Amino acid sequence: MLWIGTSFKMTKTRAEAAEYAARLRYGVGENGIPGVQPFLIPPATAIADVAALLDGSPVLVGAQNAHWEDSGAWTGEISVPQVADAGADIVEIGHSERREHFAETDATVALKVRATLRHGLIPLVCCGESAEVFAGGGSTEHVLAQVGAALDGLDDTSRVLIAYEPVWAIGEHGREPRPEEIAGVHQALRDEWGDRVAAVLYGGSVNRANAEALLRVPGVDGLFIGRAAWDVENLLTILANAPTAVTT
Ligand SMILES: O=C[C@H](O)COP(=O)(O)O
Repeated sequence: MLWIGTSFKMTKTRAEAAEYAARLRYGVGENGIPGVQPFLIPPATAIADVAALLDGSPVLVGAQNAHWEDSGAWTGEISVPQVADAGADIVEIGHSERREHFAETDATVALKVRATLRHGLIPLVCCGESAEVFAGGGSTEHVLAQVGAALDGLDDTSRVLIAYEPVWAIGEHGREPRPEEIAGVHQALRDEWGDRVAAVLYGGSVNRANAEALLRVPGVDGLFIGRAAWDVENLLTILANAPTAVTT
């Protein structure tokens, strides 16, 4: 199964997210795309609207973050039961933007993975090295350490999604990777975790032009897309072309 989806990050109003979700539902169709699991991760304000619009469709809905405690005096936070109540199936954890700007650490990532699994949701665990680590040749070691910290000690990680998102490739300051630049980390993730997790996705400057080549990298089981997918037609094109990309 190829997992392909987007996070809106801090973009889109509720109305914009709803319009997007409705178009995505129509474009994906009620039976979906064979071999592809689409997902959409809106801002927290739009989870309930988007989940209602996609209810019964093949598209899964996620939250961009959730706290590890179920409830309590954690002003500004939202718990896993709360995002589940809003209709989320997936919880994104440890994105590099949260690690950089919101003090997310390997320890908090591990707590959030456990909370997500405890409540029956799907953790989407993000990992990825900085430009400095990449330049120094330490990418694989860094990423395996991050994933190990997030998942080691868990009996069952079969519902977990890993997203390898090199920091140097993400966002408007990132650059598109050449497939061979991400191949080593993906091979290592497949060797170490391939039998124990649901899928390993690639994310960072994915777009309509490079999606198929990135999907063909061994060890890539899907794509986690930011900017390019905020136009729903781009995501629909990438979803539609994905099955052929991996069979040709
Ligand atoms: O969550 C998605 C990733 O951070 C990738 O973002 P991007 O496709 O805009 O580089």
